[in-house]
Amino acid sequence: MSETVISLERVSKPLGAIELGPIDVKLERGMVYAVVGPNGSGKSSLFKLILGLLKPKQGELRVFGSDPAVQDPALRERIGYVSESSDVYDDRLTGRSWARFIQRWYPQWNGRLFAELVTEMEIDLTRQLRKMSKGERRRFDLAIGLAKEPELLLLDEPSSGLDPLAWRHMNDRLTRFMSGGDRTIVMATHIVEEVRKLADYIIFIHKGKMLGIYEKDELLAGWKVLWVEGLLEGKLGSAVEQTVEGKLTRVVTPSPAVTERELAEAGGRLLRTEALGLDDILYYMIQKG
Ligand SMILES: Nc1ncnc2c1ncn2[C@@H]1O[C@H](COP(=O)(O)OP(=O)(O)OP(=O)(O)O)[C@@H](O)[C@H]1O
Repeated sequence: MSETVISLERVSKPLGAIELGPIDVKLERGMVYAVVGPNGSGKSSLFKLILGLLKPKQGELRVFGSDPAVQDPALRERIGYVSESSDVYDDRLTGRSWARFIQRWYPQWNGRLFAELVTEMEIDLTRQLRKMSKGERRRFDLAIGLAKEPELLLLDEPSSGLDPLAWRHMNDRLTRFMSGGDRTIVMATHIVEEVRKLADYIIFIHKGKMLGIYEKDELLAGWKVLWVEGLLEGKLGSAVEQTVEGKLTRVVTPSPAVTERELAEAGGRLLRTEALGLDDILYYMIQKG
């Protein structure tokens, strides 16, 4: 039976020019959720709410059934967070000193896994954190996040600063992290490949508003571009965009089966169908409101 790990009921929080929410959503154990949205749409702020670093103005937020704003250590040790910008209070510490310090707060710390990650991702633990390159620091933060073996892992732009090799290691490790079926990842990302490889669900957010939560395969299979011969008279009802490109008409649709029926009724000839990328899907969703 599915178990809710994070629940937001009518949660809202003013953020300067925009208001985050009201958001209603329940996230289940064993799933990977990708939070996708343009810059400034409120992804990091959503993480801060889940971590209890920000308090909702309204609504009820629960993580493992508790209010994260209470900052209960028993709740904190169940959650790992890899932020977008590294925020260790003393970055003159070496990687090794920081790892020694942090592991005291996480009873399920996996030293063997940490050592493997350090070797695999070529992290120099003798280096001060502030002297690590951006990529090395990112790899270090990810290694720390994974070695905590949290039940819930929050990743803010996990691939930012990673080269392709480190990115592959990270993806493999995150897949392994999820293999037991009892952990949950929520990650903010712009990277389509990352979503394709890892996510089960996609949460779209724009200007603080949640546009929806979608099962990944259904979403990616749903949105299509249909290339049609010649011009069409009038717009097909289910199309979100219909443009003429040379001798063809390009039709974007979230419901290809319906659009194909409409096209047949209009006497149009379908030449080919293409999948739509995540960025494009987000763009059209924002257009549709
Ligand atoms: N504590 C705060 N007080 C006021 N405004 C805030 C606060 N934190 C964030 N904001 C504003 O809220 C908006 C959302 O910011 P947030 O960092 O959550 O977005 P994001 O989706 O993570 O963006 P990015 O993709 O650029 O990282 C931005 O306009 C930001 O300036």
